[in-house]
Amino acid sequence: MSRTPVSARERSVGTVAMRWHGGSLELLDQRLLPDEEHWITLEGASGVAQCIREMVVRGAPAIGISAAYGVALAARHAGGGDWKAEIKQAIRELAASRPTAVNLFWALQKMEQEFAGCHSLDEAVKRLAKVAVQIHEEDLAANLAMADNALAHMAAEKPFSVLTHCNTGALATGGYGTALGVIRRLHEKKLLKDVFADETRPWLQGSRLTAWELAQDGIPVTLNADGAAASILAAGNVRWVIVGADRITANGDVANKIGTYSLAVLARHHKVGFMVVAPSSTVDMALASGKDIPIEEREGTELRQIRGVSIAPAGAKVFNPVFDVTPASLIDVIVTEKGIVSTPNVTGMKSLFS
Ligand SMILES: CSC[C@H]1O[C@H](OP(=O)(O)O)[C@H](O)[C@@H]1O
Repeated sequence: MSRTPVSARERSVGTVAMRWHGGSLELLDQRLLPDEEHWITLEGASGVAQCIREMVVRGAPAIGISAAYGVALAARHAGGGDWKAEIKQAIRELAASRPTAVNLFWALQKMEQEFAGCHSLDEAVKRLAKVAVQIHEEDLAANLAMADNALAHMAAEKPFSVLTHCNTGALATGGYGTALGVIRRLHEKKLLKDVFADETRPWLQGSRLTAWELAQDGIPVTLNADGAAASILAAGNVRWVIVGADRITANGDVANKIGTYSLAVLARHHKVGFMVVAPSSTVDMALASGKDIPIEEREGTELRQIRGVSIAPAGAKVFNPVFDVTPASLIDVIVTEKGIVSTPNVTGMKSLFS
């Protein structure tokens, strides 16, 4: 996998996590941010699956979009023998990359449905590339619509402060962002006083990615330790906690980055609004509740080291679930591009997703 430095001009069009070139996909290596901006060029599904697994690209929608491009690359570079078997294998490899974000499986299902209608390799190359681009473009459009829906719901007239967790911006999506898209829109409308960004241990999506994205856009951001969120909410300066999601079940339970559940408990205790912002590709109506969501556990080195520097004994036992489940009862509103679900429950979810 080669690396191409990003040019100043390309960066000027706004933060993006990926660039599609038809025969190749470039991914911004998010493991190296904020210090280095390097792009990795992929020409096959195996490389894309590895980049998802190793979090070169991460974020529920971005994972789904990248996987869709991975399937399109599998067709584009198929050997011409049993091309159908090659594409099916590509889908299997991509599906095995990470378990929690349902966007991955939603995108692969759309690609599989399109593939089923292809009767020649040439047709598959054209149709799969078209659907992958469509998935990308629809995600960006969804983010812009969610920002509108969230601001309409908040109906704010004066600037206020928010707190967010992990990274839910352009780096995690097809562009603009989910929760961070709402924050971008609040800033655009001059309704944003400050953004408290949890550093989000152990992978540091907040300090490395969210603080970087907001600085790129000149949006005020205050980085805080995860453990400081309680005192920040207790001080009464935050009106909303706004987060993303990796999977939302039929009753409104939400899987999101580890630490989200404790934020929801704190928000309810301190009477601060708790908003989840996610496109409908994150909704999994096939699962009745959050207890059914597969929670990814990652390597212990993610807690024992930072960039190869030990911060714990080499043999320390580690428990590293990278998502948790927030019950619907602690969520004030779920914002999607199709509309909002206030005090989410089965009935409310069915009203939008039946
Ligand atoms: C809009 S991104 C959704 C979600 O994805 C992140 O997880 P990860 O960085 O491990 O892929 C985080 O949970 C975000 O809230």
